[in-house]
Amino acid sequence: MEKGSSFLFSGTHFNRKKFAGDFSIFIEKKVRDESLENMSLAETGEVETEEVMLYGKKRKRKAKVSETVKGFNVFKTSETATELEDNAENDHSQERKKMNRQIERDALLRKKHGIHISGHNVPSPLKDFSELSSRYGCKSYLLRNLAEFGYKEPTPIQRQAISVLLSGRECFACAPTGSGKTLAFLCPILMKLKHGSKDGIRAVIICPTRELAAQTTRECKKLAKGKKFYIKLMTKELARSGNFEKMPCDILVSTPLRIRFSMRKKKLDLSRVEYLVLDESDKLFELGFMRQIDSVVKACSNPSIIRSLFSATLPDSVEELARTIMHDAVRIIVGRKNSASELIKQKLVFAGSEEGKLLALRQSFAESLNPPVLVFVQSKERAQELYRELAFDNIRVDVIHADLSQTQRENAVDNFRAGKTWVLIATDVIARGMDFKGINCVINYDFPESAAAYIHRIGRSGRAGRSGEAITLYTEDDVPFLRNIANVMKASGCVVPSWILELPKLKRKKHRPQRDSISIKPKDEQEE
Ligand SMILES: Nc1ncnc2c1ncn2[C@@H]1O[C@H](COP(=O)(O)OP(=O)(O)OP(=O)(O)O)[C@@H](O)[C@H]1O
Repeated sequence: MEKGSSFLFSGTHFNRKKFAGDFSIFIEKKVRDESLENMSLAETGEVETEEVMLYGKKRKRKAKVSETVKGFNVFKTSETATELEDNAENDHSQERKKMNRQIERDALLRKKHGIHISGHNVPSPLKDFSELSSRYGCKSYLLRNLAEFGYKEPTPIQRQAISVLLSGRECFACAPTGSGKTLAFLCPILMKLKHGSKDGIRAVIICPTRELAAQTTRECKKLAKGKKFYIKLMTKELARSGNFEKMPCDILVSTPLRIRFSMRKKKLDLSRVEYLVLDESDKLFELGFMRQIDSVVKACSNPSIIRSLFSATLPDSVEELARTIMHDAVRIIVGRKNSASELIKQKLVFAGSEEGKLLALRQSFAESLNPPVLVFVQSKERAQELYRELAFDNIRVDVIHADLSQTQRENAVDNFRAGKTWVLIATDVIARGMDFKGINCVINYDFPESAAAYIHRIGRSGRAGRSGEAITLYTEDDVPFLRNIANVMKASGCVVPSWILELPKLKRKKHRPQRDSISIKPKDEQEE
């Protein structure tokens, strides 16, 4: 394993001796459900061969028995019946032993990678990428592409979610930021879907922002290289005037708003959709998106559809809601639910006032600026204000928020990706899902509105096994909300002052205060 990839492939070494008690309970519980065992076993090529052999043996024995019965008397027949019973029992216990061994192997693999599952008949996690072909008949182009990306082994979420989806099961999955959830849902779609078809849209992926939808489309195309899949990003143009009846489209990636707009124009038939993915699902289940998501879910009326939900944060309320639309879904949690990546060094910095924050930021950039750096603020207005302040500081700075044109937004992302921009000032519009390679530091200039927002913002660094840093500035106004963030920090192994953890618990979770505008000019001058 490569050094530095500890987070992606993190897990604890399972001490069987120490946990022998717990482990035996687990095994007993699983053994009760024989259908589960069969399911798990059928998933692995290795055991499949064993089963075939078993059945082969059975058939052989049956043949012998019937030959014997033909030529001998009643006594012989009764002897053979006993033999038959014994053999059947033998076979059964052999089978059970093998099944138990497989369950044991699955449990160990899950434990090693911090995978927690609920649901019945959960398929075995992948041992490695080669199992994609040995167990599921994956085409060589896909394995070649994975190798080209340099992916040596599946990440924990990929190990479990891919096998679940390939077994035709629905799932809701929660795994840390930057842990490869995108591949976990793209891979099964590409493996199962008929490519280059004229049958209409058969997979829909919904992302909360245009930037994330564009990124996912690009990843999907890269992964599909070598096979003629029609993969479309729902652009404004396409939503307005695209005729999906005439245009071939296997996989459609869209934001909720654009897909809803296109559906309203009655040009979008989703009745053949076989896969529906809600990425950043907790965001999609928030009030602003709820109606669009509801209509998409309803329009995907194919009874054999496989729906999946992915996010790094999955509140209980979303899980409950998800259960109402899914059937027989598997729940997959990697590591601790709703936690930040352990590879990010997190710091809280008291800046006193709004003015203090600007001074602190300038000072920190003057002392050491290690690009790329992402700076989050709470509104479009504040993003523009901070941009104006830093634009003349001899730093290559840019800004991105929802009020910019599509081209401006795209340029901001592209320039940041290309290293032309050192510091990108952003609202939460790019806090979710965006995969910028190697962000060294995330600065929460404005305190995040919730623990979930914090986890996603800082998760833009410390991705794919790399380390990162996150600094959160706070003022007197933010102090009552510190505890929420401090709990996340503590859970991911950061040291937090005890006085913060002892702050009273707040009922109100969202924090978006009115703040003085960003400027070092005195207040009376600002108002002129
Ligand atoms: N098996 C793998 N081995 C190594 N790198 C991988 C593997 N799978 C994905 N990656 C890389 O990990 C990075 C993060 O992946 P991805 O964007 O899918 O994370 P995510 O879990 O969706 O994060 P977020 O919660 O922020 O959306 C990407 O750069 C991707 O190329």
